[in-house]
Amino acid sequence: MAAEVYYQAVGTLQSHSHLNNFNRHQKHQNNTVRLVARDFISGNGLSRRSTNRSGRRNCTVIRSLASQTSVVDPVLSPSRSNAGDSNKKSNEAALILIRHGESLWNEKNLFTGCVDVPLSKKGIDEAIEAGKRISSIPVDVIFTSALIRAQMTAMLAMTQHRRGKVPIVLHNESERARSWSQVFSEDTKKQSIPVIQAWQLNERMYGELQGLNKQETADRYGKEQVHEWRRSYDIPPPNGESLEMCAQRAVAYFRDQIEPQLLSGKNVMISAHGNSLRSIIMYLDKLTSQEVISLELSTGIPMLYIFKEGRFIRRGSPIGPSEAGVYAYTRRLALYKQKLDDMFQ
Ligand SMILES: O=C(O)[C@@H](CO)OP(=O)(O)O
Repeated sequence: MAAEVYYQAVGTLQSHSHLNNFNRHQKHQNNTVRLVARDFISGNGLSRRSTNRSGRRNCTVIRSLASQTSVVDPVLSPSRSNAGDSNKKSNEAALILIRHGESLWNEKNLFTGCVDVPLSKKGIDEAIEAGKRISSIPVDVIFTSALIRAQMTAMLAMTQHRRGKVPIVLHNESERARSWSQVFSEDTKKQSIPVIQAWQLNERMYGELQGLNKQETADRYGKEQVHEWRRSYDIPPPNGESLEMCAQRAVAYFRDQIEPQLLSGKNVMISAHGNSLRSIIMYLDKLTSQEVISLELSTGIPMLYIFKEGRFIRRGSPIGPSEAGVYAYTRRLALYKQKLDDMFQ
């Protein structure tokens, strides 16, 4: 029954179609590209502050109880709809977003962007802890970025899942990779969760800031300038991506590849990065480009949405597998958990 920090999304998503920027980004991606994140706000992993014209920040975070059941109506039970394991059409699915655990460069306070750095010891613990928090929520398909810190986070989190399915990375990069990684047992497939890796979910490319210390960069170029590079919506860091550019590829991927999975009733987990997830949350919660500026995500904190009839409903961050409130969100989640409880009693 823990209280969830939950913010009110206002405004509508603006349309962003800067094709030139997108093409420029793709070029970066082909040449290299990988990325990272830093610790932000603790607790439920997400906060938002609004900034008024004079630049003063107003805290607009509101609180609501996780246990306040059902904005979402009850749906078909898992046994009837086969929820959590299903290919069947459904009008509801769970979506878990998770920013990777702390990386070795988060620990050193370095700009990381698309540099491919692994998790720190603390990040490994965070990923395991995150896994415990979502261990009774159904996951049918996992999307990660192409970067190791997001992949480690997803895999470590899934070691804690009570259902015990095995996450298996799909290799579609070549015909041979696809054919050599085939599974020839239907039963084994049913006990697996496909893991799809996509560069589009990578962290924003931080350009010439990658590898620089954040504090030293602020000392050198000024706090204001560095804040503008890090948090403005449409101003890129030198030779890097702005949040807007990152949003163009991350949101396009979400709409083209992930939404159809949710529409077909699949429960999805996305393990990605501070800025690629900020872009996706901007889309889900219809934040304006002004509102997203002050959206911050913590490392290793899972956030749950319910997708229902084409709408995304934010349900906060599950505290743990035994938290009653989370499973009261929808009847389907409650039944899924009940099934696990029965299986493992
Ligand atoms: O260094 C990075 O890649 C990101 C995330 O850690 O940093 P920032 O908080 O500046 O977006």
